[in-house]
Amino acid sequence: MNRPPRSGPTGEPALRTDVLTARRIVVKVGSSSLTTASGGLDSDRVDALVDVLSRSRTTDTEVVLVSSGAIAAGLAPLGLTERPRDLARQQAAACVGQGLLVARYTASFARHGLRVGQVLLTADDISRRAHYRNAYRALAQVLAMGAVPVVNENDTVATAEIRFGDNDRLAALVAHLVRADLLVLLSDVDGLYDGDPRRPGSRRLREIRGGQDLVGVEIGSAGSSGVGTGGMVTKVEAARIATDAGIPVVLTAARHAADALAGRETGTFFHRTGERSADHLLWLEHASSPRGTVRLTPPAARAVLQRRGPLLADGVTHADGDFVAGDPVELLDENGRVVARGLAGLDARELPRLQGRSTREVVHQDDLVPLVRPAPSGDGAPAPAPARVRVRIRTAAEYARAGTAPDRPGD
Ligand SMILES: Nc1ncnc2c1ncn2[C@@H]1O[C@H](COP(=O)(O)OP(=O)(O)O)[C@@H](O)[C@H]1O
Ligand SMILES: N[C@@H](CCC(=O)OP(=O)(O)O)C(=O)O
Repeated sequence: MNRPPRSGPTGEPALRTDVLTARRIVVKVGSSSLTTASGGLDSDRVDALVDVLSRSRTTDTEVVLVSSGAIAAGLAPLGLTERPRDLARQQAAACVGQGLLVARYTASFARHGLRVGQVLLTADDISRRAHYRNAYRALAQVLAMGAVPVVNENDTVATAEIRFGDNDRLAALVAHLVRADLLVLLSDVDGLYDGDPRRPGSRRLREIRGGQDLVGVEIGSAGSSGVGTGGMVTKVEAARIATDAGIPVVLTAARHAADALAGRETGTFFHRTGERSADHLLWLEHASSPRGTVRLTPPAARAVLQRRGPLLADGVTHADGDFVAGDPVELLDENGRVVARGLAGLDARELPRLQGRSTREVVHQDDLVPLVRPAPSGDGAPAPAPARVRVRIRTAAEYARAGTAPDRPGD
């Protein structure tokens, strides 16, 4: 956006223009930056963060806070000494902890005369177009009325299938949802390192301009806090989602939040790599777990890839799964390769009598996101999209199936 930079401190080199010009910022803070060593919320750290964010508000910058910490905050009150591995007790901890977390933010922002509004989201809620619009409207209105939205995943109702699984990715998707100019990821580590930051010799990477800068970087799982979930893996994935959608990202330690928001050279800066994309399609691609598959005829697969129109039932040869209208589905070519994701316009049980013959719409054109690109030569074979454009982020359920997930809720 072409806005005049906010005034920054003078005489300092290398202020980040993208930060100074940002008027709407999503800030995500991890559990490890909000809790004490013995567990429970650390009021001093919450207040320190809120002081920084409140200063941004007075410089006319809107802030959306995505805050983890519900499960961590609920541990001690429930007599738990460590983060439970089972979903039911994580949900119980989140039930107790989310209230405490928001109460703490409410009191802390009130010191600056600011109100907070709690927003709890599940991936399922917002991968549907209508829900997506509702979420946008609510967040935009909270901001317009001068309050600070405090967003978290709705841990108490999110099952493995419908959860984001980590707040880093949630924050990237929220940044896209609210059309933020900047995403700031605050953690217990002051940036992305080329290897384990605890290992002597590891170097902080100051700037990432695209996937090529990540080659050879050891991106590891959660640190030693015992309350963080995704580690660097989910932060780098979140940065990819945001930068692909045209939103630059600063990743740094919570204690450097003031410097980060003043545009000073701290942490790792991920430059934008793409353009803003059509609204809910990013959600469809990154936030949704498919509920079924639909196999297409070759002409239908080509039409879908070129986004030439809706997918009609006469282009379908087979469907699997128990999806209903509005559910995300994967669209496969005749070889079984996933070529797109879409929101089903009808129920799976309706398809057998329609497929191959009817012109009923199976997926609306606006609800389709191609995952591979059509070959420029026109030989019919889809060419893979450049990695920069299509980074497939695994859902929590996929992580769990692959057995590679760090300790995260829902596993
Ligand atoms: N290449 C890397 N650079 C920086 N940190 C890394 C890297 N690989 C793994 N990590 C770990 O990721 C941790 C941050 O993730 P996490 O514990 O999930 O924090 P949060 O609660 O802020 O989300 C760091 O404490 C660090 O130990
Ligand atoms: N929704 C969960 C947080 C999940 C999460 O991603 O945690 P973190 O890695 O600390 O950002 C909670 O509030 O406890």
